[in-house]
Amino acid sequence: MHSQTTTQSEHVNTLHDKANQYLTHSISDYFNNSLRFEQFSLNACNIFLDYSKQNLDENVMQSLLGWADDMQLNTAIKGMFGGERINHTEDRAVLHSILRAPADKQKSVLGEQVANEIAGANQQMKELCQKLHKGEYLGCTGNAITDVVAIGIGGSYYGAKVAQESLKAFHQQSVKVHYLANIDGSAVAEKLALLNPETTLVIIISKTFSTQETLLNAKSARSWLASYLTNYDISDHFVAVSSNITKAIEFGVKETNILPMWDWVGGRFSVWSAVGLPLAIAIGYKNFEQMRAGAFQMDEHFQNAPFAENMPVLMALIGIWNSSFLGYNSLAVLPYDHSLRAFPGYLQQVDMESNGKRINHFGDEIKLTTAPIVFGQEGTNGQHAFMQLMHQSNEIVPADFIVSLTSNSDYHHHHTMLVANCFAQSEALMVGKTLKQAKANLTEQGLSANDVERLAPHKVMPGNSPSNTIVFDHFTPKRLGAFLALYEHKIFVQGVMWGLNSFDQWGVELGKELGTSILAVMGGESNDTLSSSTQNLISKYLDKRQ
Ligand SMILES: O=P(O)(O)OC[C@H]1O[C@](O)(CO)[C@@H](O)[C@@H]1O
Repeated sequence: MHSQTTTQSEHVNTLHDKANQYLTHSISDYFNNSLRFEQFSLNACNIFLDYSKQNLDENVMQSLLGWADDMQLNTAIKGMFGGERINHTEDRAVLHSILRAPADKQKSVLGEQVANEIAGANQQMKELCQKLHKGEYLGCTGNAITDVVAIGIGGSYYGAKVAQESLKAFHQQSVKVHYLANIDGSAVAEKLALLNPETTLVIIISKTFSTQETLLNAKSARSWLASYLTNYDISDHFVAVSSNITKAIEFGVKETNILPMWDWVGGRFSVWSAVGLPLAIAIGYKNFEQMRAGAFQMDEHFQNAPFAENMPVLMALIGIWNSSFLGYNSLAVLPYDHSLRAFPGYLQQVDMESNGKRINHFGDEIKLTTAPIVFGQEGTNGQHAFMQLMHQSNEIVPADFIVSLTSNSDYHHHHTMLVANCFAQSEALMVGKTLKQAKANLTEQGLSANDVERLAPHKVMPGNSPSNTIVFDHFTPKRLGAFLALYEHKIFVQGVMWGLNSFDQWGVELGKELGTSILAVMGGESNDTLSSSTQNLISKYLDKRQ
């Protein structure tokens, strides 16, 4: 399916030529066209995207869309949804989206047997949720489970965590769901101190059941349970979600308490599978299904809308224009919504673990800058931190402003101020402030001519920073599903355009391997392949180890 490399398209050369010219183009000037906002915005699945503050016009869009055709984006989309093994370095299909599709679609793509497995896993999730909510899931001392600790990391954690925070209004009161991802013992101690072992259920989520952090956290949770519940069979306090059933059983999880995962669901896209179990417990299985339905709606839009009106495709092309052509290598993700505060972290994994690569499908170096460095924080906190750099450094940082039009709280006047700040930031980043304006402001404030000259350069803001504004009414499970799928598909399209495999993560794997070797050295093994820096740091640690 990989017929050509990124740079073989003539549109790429055209885009490079255009970039030089657009770099000095004022974004504000696009608004001389009174229809700019109407022409550069769109609605899909109850999500509104305003991209009129991007540094591009119809001309650039046409070249980007032409390049998408050259890269056979349409075929690639069909390939992913049709179950082709597009993750070719691991020889796997990429089918997280099928988990949110109707059963007949699941059957036609995966066959009857796997479709039945999916239905079985859903049923298992549903029953577990209901049992917990009704207070019918009992711990070994006969008390009903009141707290769930989900232990997992990366994709086996972030999706559920971010969605749970976003959907606070839908939380079920009967069971509290907590998460444990970090390997740091302080995180474990903090979490377990809140819980009563008699009424706690531990859900171990690990596709491989071999991730160091998850296994160590799970073992510590098991010791904690065992130390309190001596003389009891604690196996009912464990549920696992994994594709490695053998290892989960070896750990001590009953086979009937294991929910499956499949190799065609990548970790960072796995919230739609049983990995979403803690989320389903937190918001109720019906709401979890609604979230899948929202994602399915976005899947349909993505597969059917013409590219010029296709939200994930447009967001992907805009991002590529910014990073690969204009040379803006970062992306600030700025949710002006407290419930989305974990979203920048989640997106860091989904985006950077997917497209943070430089080798194309043919094993050659990609001649374009690929994934941006994604960072961000909820507004307005970010304004009092890194946004100074966005206004006045010599970096241009494109941004995605994400804002809910309605408030999640009764403090409506807070919400008005929050939204005003969001709109003010995107405007200020685009418009900036010239030296002339800075001087005029200072003169108006009554400063002496000398002080005006001295201070004015410090008040100049170059402006011309591009941004998207993504707007929605407050989150429902359905809308959140569509929103998460929007970013998933954006990232997929970017991978196709750059000609890379978005679905492996060999860089992360190297870290895991070295982590294991260094742990062995700390346990007494010798390893002369390590640098003297690392050897000495290990010695320093061993000298202090308690
Ligand atoms: O579910 P597992 O196998 O524990 O892996 C956890 C995470 O580790 C990674 O492999 C690397 O971060 C992710 O892709 C995955 O989500």
